[in-house]
Amino acid sequence: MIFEVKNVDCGYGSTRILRDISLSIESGGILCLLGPNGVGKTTLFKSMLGFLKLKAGNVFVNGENIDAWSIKKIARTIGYVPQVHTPPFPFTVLDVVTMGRVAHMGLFGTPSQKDINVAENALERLGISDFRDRIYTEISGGERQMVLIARALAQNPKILIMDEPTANLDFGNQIRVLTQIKALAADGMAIIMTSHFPDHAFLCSTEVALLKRDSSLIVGIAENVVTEENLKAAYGVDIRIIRECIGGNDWLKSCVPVLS
Ligand SMILES: Nc1ncnc2c1ncn2[C@@H]1O[C@H](COP(=O)(O)OP(=O)(O)OP(=O)(O)O)[C@@H](O)[C@H]1O
Repeated sequence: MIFEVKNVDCGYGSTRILRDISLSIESGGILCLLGPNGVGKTTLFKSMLGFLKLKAGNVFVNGENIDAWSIKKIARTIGYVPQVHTPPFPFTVLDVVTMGRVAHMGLFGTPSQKDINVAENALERLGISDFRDRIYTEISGGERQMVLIARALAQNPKILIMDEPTANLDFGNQIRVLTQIKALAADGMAIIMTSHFPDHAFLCSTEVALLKRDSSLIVGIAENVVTEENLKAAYGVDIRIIRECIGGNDWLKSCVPVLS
């Protein structure tokens, strides 16, 4: 499975937010999209998923242009974890996660026992089965984030697009989610995620795309993209990359801001 974004322009109305964006990810890969607030990461995601009409370029899955695909076919193939939202109705957590099965349901759109089992397994996998019967609108932002990730797992897509999956999460849950993301990729999923923490690129990405304000994109492995120079150019602040040898040729790397 290969997911490719080729020469895409996207934006709203007559405003182009991003121009000539190209990137790709294969099964087992994790592409971490970094960039400052308002640069266009969510806009790119919505455009890749067909929620926003592309202004130029194309999106391909295994060489097939998804422009002609039905919404159901897109949803069976590509999962999306949006930034946390509050739905208008007080569904239970299990209901919200079961909604991830919609693209797999039959003509009448009623969840089967299998759909419910898949949803329960997704909650279990993330260690949040205790929330099963809680009302989604009455749990915390971080808990909702975990539920949205469970919903995407229940959807069982081949490609998973995650918009700031660790936003709102405490330190432990951030690590749990990053560990899950690595496990999903190891199972063969292709994952694209955004993060406001360049360290996450060191922790779990196979590739990084750093988006700058001028729409230019630096793509490559974390080692080459997450550098002090590139972070300064993208975020306008001084950052040191600290390296710690953890044995043999294995290094831990971390970004530390230099406050003036
Ligand atoms: N519905 C909309 N209509 C018009 N402009 C929009 C709309 N949504 C977002 N924008 C603008 O598009 C630009 C990119 O926004 P976007 O949400 O894609 O950025 P982002 O990189 O995801 O930001 P953040 O890191 O803060 O989530 C911003 O200038 C934003 O104000």
